[in-house]
Amino acid sequence: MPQKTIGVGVIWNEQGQILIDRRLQTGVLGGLWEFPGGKIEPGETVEECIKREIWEELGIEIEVGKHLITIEHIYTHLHVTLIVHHCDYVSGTPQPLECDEVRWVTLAEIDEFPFPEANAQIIAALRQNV
Ligand SMILES: Nc1nc2c([nH]c(=O)n2[C@H]2C[C@H](O)[C@@H](COP(=O)(O)OP(=O)(O)OP(=O)(O)O)O2)c(=O)[nH]1
Ligand SMILES: [Mg+2]
Repeated sequence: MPQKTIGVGVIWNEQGQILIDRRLQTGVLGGLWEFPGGKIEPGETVEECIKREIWEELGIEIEVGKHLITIEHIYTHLHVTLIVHHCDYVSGTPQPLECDEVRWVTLAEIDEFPFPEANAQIIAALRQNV
């Protein structure tokens, strides 16, 4: 089974909201919501990966902060390692450059959005730490 290591950002704004994006309908886990991020490239730190992915996917500047949690999850087709960091929004308007939709949501609202299975642990960690 293939394995992917993914840098993931939980991006906070000054109103205490978190940025989530909706994956394209086509492909794996299509139409589900996620925290922005992507595959760590060779020679890159996780912080560099998260900053780059968020610029590429959403066109915004962020500052990567402290580590929240690392999750190992096995889907039917894939083993993923999600390395999740808190991030602070800095500038720019989030644009759905590589996804269907982007939204700022509160932690109280987040259960209304369907996420991949692995994200339950991220959301639980957020609830414990905030
Ligand atoms: N970015 C992100 N990925 C997540 C989350 N939850 C979760 O299970 N994943 C999984 C889905 C994907 O298999 C993988 C993210 O990889 P990716 O965005 O680089 O790749 P992808 O599947 O969209 O496709 P590709 O770029 O390899 O073609 O991690 C999440 O909250 N954010
Ligand atoms: Mg991605």
